[in-house]
Amino acid sequence: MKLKIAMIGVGLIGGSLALCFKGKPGVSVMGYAHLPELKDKYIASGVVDDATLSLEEAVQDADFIFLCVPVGLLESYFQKLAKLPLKKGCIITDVGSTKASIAACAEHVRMTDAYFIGGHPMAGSERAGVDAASAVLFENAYYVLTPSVHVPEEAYSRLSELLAYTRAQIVRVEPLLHDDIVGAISHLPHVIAVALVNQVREYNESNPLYKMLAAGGFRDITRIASSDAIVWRDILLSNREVLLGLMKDWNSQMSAFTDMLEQQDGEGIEEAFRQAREFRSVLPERRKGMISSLYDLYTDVQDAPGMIGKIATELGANDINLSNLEIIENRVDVPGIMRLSFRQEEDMERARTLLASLGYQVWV
Ligand SMILES: NC(=O)C1=CN([C@@H]2O[C@H](COP(=O)(O)OP(=O)(O)OC[C@H]3O[C@@H](n4cnc5c(N)ncnc54)[C@H](O)[C@@H]3O)[C@@H](O)[C@H]2O)C=CC1
Ligand SMILES: O=C(O)C(=O)Cc1ccc(O)cc1
Repeated sequence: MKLKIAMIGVGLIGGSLALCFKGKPGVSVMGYAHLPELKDKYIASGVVDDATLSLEEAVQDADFIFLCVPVGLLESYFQKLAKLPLKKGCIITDVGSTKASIAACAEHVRMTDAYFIGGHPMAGSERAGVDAASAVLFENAYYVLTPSVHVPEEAYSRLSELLAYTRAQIVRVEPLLHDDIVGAISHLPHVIAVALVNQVREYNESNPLYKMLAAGGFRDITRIASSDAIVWRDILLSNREVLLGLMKDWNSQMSAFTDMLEQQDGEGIEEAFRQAREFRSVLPERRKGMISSLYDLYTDVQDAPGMIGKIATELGANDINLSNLEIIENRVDVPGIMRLSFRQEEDMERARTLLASLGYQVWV
């Protein structure tokens, strides 16, 4: 008997999970698409074994159902599943970035044949859609599970065993605590990044030098401001109470800096930087996950259109996993710079050696 996994929503996260499961012994992955063009796309992109426009068909006889849609849609899908015939013992899980609201919903909607275990793979990127899916997205990341007391250990173990295919590390956390912590380390930083980019965007309207000079550090700390608008609207609204508290604390942090500047308190500024550096230095090093960075490699490009294909082909032919590729034309003295981003340091190093051996000038 095949193990059937239904993916409801096959975007960055659903597609990446599907890639982790597809092709494993005895496993079949079925994608549910809410639009006809997406059904064809899911099949064509090869992340699922099959896809359907019928939710009922998608979940029929499924052993696992993964809800991988924006957080604002979770509750309605949960309600729909409660009305459909499900396989006895079926496990429903989600990947939403907030956990308290879906846990509360699962408490109210009791299912007879299925168990719900909330989940949150704490890895991702600013990209969206099935084209951004990757089989290695969750490697070494944490994967939070939030089972309620009603979930038998046997069901929790079954889900944990399946998730071993992601090579993520499972951690069990209470939903409310999850939302407090992830609010501070992920949701608030996204708000700050977006606000900062928009602040500079407004300055840029009166002087385009802002945009021209905004390379390096500004780009790095605002990468997450490019995240999907719908996904993030839902996350912020779902974690609204927590975020309102966090923003108060953020405003206090900003006020403290304002005071130090007004009073020309150099010692205070030094101390703030020292404390931040000390805490940052004990953060897990280069672990993939929230606000993880990419490994970037740069090369000069003389003839961008031809070069892009050539470089990407060379990397592909050598099995080097490229995560992103971009032409940055912010230098006046050269035609352009190509930024190649990798999720794995090893891929970046291999690309560096390969491109250098092919005569490209490369630097990190
Ligand atoms: N983006 C990230 O880095 C991470 C996101 N998450 C969570 O994962 C979930 C999915 O996010 P992503 O994969 O990033 O977004 P995405 O935009 O890449 O994927 C969302 C998927 O849901 C589908 N969808 C949209 N409306 C739908 C509807 N009405 N019915 C059925 N499917 C619908 C889309 O077609 C797409 O396939 C969200 O709940 C998010 O909070 C969790 C960890 C990381
Ligand atoms: O791109 C990044 O660094 C992220 O922070 C990705 C991310 C987004 C949402 C999540 O719930 C978890 C991870």
